[in-house]
Amino acid sequence: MKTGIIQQSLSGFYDVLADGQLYRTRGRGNFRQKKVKPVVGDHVEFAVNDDGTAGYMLKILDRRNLLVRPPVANIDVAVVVTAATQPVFSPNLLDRQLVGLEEQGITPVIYFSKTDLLTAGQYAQLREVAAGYAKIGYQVFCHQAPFAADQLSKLKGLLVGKVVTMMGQTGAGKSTLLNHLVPGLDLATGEISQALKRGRHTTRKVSLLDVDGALIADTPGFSSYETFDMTVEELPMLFPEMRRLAPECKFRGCLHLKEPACAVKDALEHGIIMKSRYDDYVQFHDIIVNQKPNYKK
Ligand SMILES: Nc1nc2c(ncn2[C@@H]2O[C@H](COP(=O)(O)OP(=O)(O)OP(=O)(O)O)[C@@H](O)[C@H]2O)c(=O)[nH]1
Ligand SMILES: [Zn+2]
Repeated sequence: MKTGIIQQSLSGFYDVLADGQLYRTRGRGNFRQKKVKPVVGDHVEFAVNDDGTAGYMLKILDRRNLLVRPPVANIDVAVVVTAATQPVFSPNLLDRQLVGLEEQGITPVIYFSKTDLLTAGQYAQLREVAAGYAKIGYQVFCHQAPFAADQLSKLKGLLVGKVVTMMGQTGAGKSTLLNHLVPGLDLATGEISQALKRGRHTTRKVSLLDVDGALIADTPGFSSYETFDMTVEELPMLFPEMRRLAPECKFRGCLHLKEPACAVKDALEHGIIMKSRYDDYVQFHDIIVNQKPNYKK
């Protein structure tokens, strides 16, 4: 028996990466968790025949996280491709994505695209925002030439040994970034990509591409920005800058709203944490409260 990661699935077979080698395992037969559908990124146990070839998949190990679109499990890093313009940059949308990823235990990397379309003044402003996110602890890519070789190699360096997915709004530049990372991949971008989507009836199967030691999903992902399924107590834990300050608040379980002697509000007043982040926190808090009318605070 061996353990490995599913790299792609093909009608009943699963290609599993184990000890640097690919094994084509069978999904049916002895597979015991019939109700669980194996997905790319799953850590699985599989049988090995006497001649060294792969046999049946035996077991899916517990998942750390699971994305639905595209279906990938155990993601380490999501590159949040964020257009600096076209569509107009929304810190609120970025914060929604970051909170969603924090909740799933996925490390976000913020990658600004379309910075080449900004005026010098707009770019300077965006750099300030980027610095704010970097101060929180996020890796941020904000360069006037978004796909410059040094940016791409720095990104690749961060992703070595990780299971990675690209995320972001429609038109953000996910496919463009993937094409830059994986020359020869040739994903359709822009209008072509839209046209393909309209004409597409079956979902393409996702697979993990080995990009210089990183396993990157070849289908960009989407996450829902509307639903917040965490509790109001969990929410401030998903803002790293608040999570760090919380122990200094007077009250344990401080929600940093109206409580006295709150270290987060103090940091806000002193410009130590970003106002846009705090405002988004309050907005998300209100959304959660309104989603759960019976929820007792
Ligand atoms: N000038 C400029 N154009 C870009 C950049 N990134 C993407 N684009 C263009 O923006 C359009 C959308 O890019 P895509 O890569 O298709 O965006 P996507 O996020 O994959 O979009 P969907 O497939 O709709 O989700 C294309 O026409 C790209 O050529 C960039 O950094 N600068
Ligand atoms: Zn507080």
